[in-house]
Amino acid sequence: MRLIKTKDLCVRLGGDMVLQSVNLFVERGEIVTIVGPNGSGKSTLLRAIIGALAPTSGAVIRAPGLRIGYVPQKLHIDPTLPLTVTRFLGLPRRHPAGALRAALEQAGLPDLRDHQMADLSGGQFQRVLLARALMEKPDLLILDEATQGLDQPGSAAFYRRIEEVRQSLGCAVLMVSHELHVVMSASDRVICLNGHICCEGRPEVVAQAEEYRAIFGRGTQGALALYRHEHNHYHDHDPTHEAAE
Ligand SMILES: Nc1ncnc2c1ncn2[C@@H]1O[C@H](COP(=O)(O)OP(=O)(O)OP(=O)(O)O)[C@@H](O)[C@H]1O
Repeated sequence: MRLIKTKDLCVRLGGDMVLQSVNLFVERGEIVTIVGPNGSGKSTLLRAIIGALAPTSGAVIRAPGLRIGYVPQKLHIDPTLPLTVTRFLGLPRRHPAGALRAALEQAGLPDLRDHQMADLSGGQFQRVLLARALMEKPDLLILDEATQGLDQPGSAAFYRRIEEVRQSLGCAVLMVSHELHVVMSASDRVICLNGHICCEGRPEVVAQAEEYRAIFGRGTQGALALYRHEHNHYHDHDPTHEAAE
């Protein structure tokens, strides 16, 4: 069953067409990863999907009653602001203590309810954001580069937790990540975005994905080229086009 679908989604920001005719869908229980260079519209796409941004044209179609949990790329909380984990998790509405404990546990944290948000480590902070996204028992969990700033073991542990959450809640996951070496093995599908969808496919091991490297560069020693790449169009800016096709 499709939880969410975008239909010819276009978003213009500040005079630029940031997203052009994006058509994607997420099915119940699957993990879909969006990859793309900086500024390719990944966060914009997620913001349009959660309804924080209105499409310029096209549509986002959600299954009736769909519950979405969203973990943002960054959240700045002024360190001088006294804000406990309990109060943070109670925004915008309060939950019973048992539900808070359960969400923290699901996010892989001990009971940090009385801690100040400002005192948490980077990894703990991200997991509190995850706990908050899990509070409403989402059908679809959306993560926007949720491991930014975490070290490699921290981010690998975070993605393992996401996989566990997916299995225990049965939710689908739509995420943006640059850490393909970590996430590719856990993704059912990968969508490559560069203003439009360049290509998508399963994360099968393809050591020589020339098309992908033409967009993302060759500095990844193959770690980023882990999925089947199906180009059906030409990139004007793609100097290696002939070699890639
Ligand atoms: N509010 C805005 N007004 C004008 N332009 C914007 C606005 N928000 C984003 N943009 C522009 O839209 C483009 C896409 O931004 P977006 O944050 O979606 O990219 P991204 O793929 O998530 O990038 P990154 O990987 O760096 O996080 C960028 O060129 C950005 O400057």
